[in-house]
Amino acid sequence: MKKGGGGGGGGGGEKQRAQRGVRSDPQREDGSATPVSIMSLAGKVALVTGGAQGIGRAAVQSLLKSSAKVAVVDLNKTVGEQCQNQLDAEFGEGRSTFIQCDVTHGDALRDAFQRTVDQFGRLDIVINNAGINNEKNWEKTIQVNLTSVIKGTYLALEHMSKEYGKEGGTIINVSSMAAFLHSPHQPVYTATKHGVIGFTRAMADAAAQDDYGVRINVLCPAFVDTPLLHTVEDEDNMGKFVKFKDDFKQSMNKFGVLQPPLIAEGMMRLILDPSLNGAVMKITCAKGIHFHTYEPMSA
Ligand SMILES: NC(=O)C1=CN([C@@H]2O[C@H](COP(=O)(O)OP(=O)(O)OC[C@H]3O[C@@H](n4cnc5c(N)ncnc54)[C@H](O)[C@@H]3O)[C@@H](O)[C@H]2O)C=CC1
Ligand SMILES: CC/C=C\C[C@H](O)/C=C/C=C\C=C\C=C\C(=O)[C@@H](O)C/C=C\CCC(=O)O
Repeated sequence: MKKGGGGGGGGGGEKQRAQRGVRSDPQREDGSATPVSIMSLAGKVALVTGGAQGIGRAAVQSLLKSSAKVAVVDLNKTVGEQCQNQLDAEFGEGRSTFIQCDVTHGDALRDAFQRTVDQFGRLDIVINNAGINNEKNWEKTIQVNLTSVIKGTYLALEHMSKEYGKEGGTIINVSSMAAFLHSPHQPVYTATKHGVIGFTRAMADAAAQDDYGVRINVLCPAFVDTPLLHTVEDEDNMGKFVKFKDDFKQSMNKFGVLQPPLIAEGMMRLILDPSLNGAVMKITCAKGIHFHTYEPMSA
């Protein structure tokens, strides 16, 4: 399996940014800009769903390295507690907290947000990352990958938006390159990832027009080397679509497999670049971190 994952890529020209609903990059008088990789999140608090492993875990690591405090919200108690122990050892106790929560349980998710604010005093960054790949229990896939992203976005706004008297913040919703390159083996997963893009772009427009003070962006990784990726082999996950697993594996070999830290780098760029709202970030082996541009709406 080809590994890859170049970095690089940026926001394109002014016209492209306009198409993406993105304001021009803020720059100093001399045209320089602070590299996002060294900007600090000291004093900021983040909440990451599905943060105990995979892409979410990499995002948690990057957030803590940037001096943020982080709530790791995850269904998996065992992995979550292991994650907490590792984070305490690396970053010191009190910098992060594991909250076991099934994001499909609305009251539990609301409680996880409140516990985060109660413990750390504020909320500035929310990454709706938790996701599954199950074409057998496809209703569950919709609940986790789309419904809970919508719920997580609305809960984030309750704690960050000026419409609720809060101080602002930023939200990242996690989609997938499956929304740009569909294939027969995961039709409902693909539908949820399309939905995350549409919902996020619409919410970003609402946030801008109604001055929420919150930037909302979507991230579309290609194949990433995590446990989720290997579920395509399982009939328990794929049902009758498991017959297409070889097509999927051919795509993986053709397009390459990314590593979670590069996805976390893309997330940090979305968090730290104040010009980005409504952006659709794509991360692939071929082009690294880059943005999707949409043709202007025509009558
Ligand atoms: N791995 C890949 O190739 C790609 C993944 N993505 C997306 O990235 C996100 C993260 O995926 P991975 O890190 O690869 O998966 P993963 O399976 O490694 O990690 C997902 C985490 O979410 C948690 N989770 C699952 N259901 C949950 C629920 N109901 N409530 C709370 N937590 C729950 C799991 O316990 C796990 O810790 C997902 O939205 C996925 O669709 C997007 C593109 C590519
Ligand atoms: C069980 C699997 C779970 C997650 C895997 C992931 O969510 C699905 C990814 C599906 C497709 C990935 C496509 C990757 C495409 C590329 O790497 C591009 O470089 C080339 C392909 C098309 C470009 C189209 C575009 O950029 O609009």
